[in-house]
This record gives sequence, structure tokens and C-alpha cells, in this order.
Amino acid sequence: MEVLRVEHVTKRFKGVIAVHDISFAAEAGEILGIIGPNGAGKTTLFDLLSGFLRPNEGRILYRGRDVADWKRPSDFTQNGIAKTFQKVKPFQDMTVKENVMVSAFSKVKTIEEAGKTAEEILEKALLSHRTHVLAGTLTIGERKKLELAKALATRPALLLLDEVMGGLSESEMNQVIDVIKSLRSKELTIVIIEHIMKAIMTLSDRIIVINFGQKIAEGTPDEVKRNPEVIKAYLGGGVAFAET
Ligand SMILES: Nc1ncnc2c1ncn2[C@@H]1O[C@H](COP(=O)(O)OP(=O)(O)OP(=O)(O)O)[C@@H](O)[C@H]1O
Repeated sequence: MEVLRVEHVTKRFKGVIAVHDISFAAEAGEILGIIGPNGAGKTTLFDLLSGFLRPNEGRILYRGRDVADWKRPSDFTQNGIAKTFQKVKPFQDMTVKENVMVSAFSKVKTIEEAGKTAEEILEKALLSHRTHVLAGTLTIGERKKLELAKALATRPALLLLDEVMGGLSESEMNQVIDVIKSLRSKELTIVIIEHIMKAIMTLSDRIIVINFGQKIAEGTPDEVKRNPEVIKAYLGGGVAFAET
């Protein structure tokens, strides 16, 4: 079943065309990677998918419904679309559990239910050993896991992960990769933007490559790695595919 369809979407900021006539789709249960050099338009595309921005042209269909009908970003959350933020900003003076409970309240009504959701999700996010500490005391790796947990607590069907590996050590990154792998199910579609090639190549079923706002390639990780257009775009940006 198709969960997401992006049709000829364009987003302009004054003179800049940040996203230019992009189309793609994602199936239920799929992990779809989006890569591209700095400034390619990835963040803008995510902001369009999560309702923070509106396209100038084209449309975005979620489960067959045009998201233009939704007025606020919270309508996106209510309908099952969750996004993590590149710059994680937990409520520092609240515990890890309380942070997750805040997100859980988008779907449940009572403190008991929110607490239960938070505990279950913290377990999934490999963060249950930090349940009762203040979020302000977490390491960067733990903050990234908390960010993931907050998104999961809204019970999404479409999860948008924006550079969740950034700033992590190798072992922290491997843990987050394991967490994301464990989320795989036919009820959840994951779209992930990531600069770290190892992570995106390991996780993605399919990858879309964008450069200067346009889609330049789409395929399996192996197909994308061998694509001459992609190699050219990345060599220009100084990133070597050979490492992956
Ligand atoms: N609010 C804005 N106003 C003007 N230009 C913008 C705005 N947001 C993004 N842009 C421009 O749009 C283009 C795409 O930016 P975007 O942040 O989406 O790229 P990106 O692929 O996410 O980059 P990075 O990998 O560095 O995060 C860039 O040229 C950027 O300068």
C-alpha cells in the first residue's frame, strides 16, 4: 500500500528554488533514504512533508489524501506523520520519561496512558535506563534517542528522521541504527535524511538522491552508489562513496 506520494513539488524562497519539481512515493513498511550534498533541498523537502512549509507547486498525498487540507503542523501529527528535528531541544528540566509523555499526549488522554506509552517507547529506543534523569543531563547520543522516542510516542504511520546520526560516536550510531532497524514493520514507513553514508546505505530499502533541488537518482543503495550522476554530485561536494 502506498503511504506517501509527492507529485511535482516545487518550493521557492524568493530567488532560490530549494525544491524543484520533485516526485516520488513510499510504500507501507518501507525505509526510504534521501541523500544529497549540502544545500540540496533535503530539509526543505522534509519541512514540506511535515507541514512546516507549503509547496508553491505540486501536491503531497498521504494515504491518498492531499495534506494541503490540513491547516496546522499538529494536524499532521494527529494524522500519523511524525518528524524528528536535526537540532534536538528536549525540555531540559523535565525527566526523559516526562519528555516522552508530552508527545504521547497528542494521542492519549490520561497520565497513566501517557506514562505507559513512554515506558514502552523508551524500552524500544534503548533509553529505559535513563527514564528518570533530567533530559538536560543526557549525552548527545542519548538526546538523539530521546528525539526518536518523542516522535514514536505520537504513534506515527510515517516517521521522518532528519539527520539522527549527526554528532554521534561510532558505537552510539550503531545503537541508533539498531533501534531504527527494530522499528521495521508494515505499519510504519520511515523516510530518513542522513549525511552519514554508512547509516543510510545500511538502513534504506531505496534511496532518492537530490542535488540543487532536483531528484537526480532513485534506486537501491547499490544502484545509487554506482550511478555516475550521483558520484559526480558527491565528488563535487568532496564526499567519497568508496568508504561505504
Ligand atoms: N527559509 C529560507 N529562505 C531562503 N532560502 C532558503 C531557506 N531555506 C532554505 N533555503 C535555501 O534552499 C536551498 C536548500 O536548502 P536546504 O536546507 O533544504 O538543503 P539541505 O539539503 O537540507 O542542506 P543541508 O544538508 O546543509 O542541511 C539552499 O540553497 C538554502 O540556502
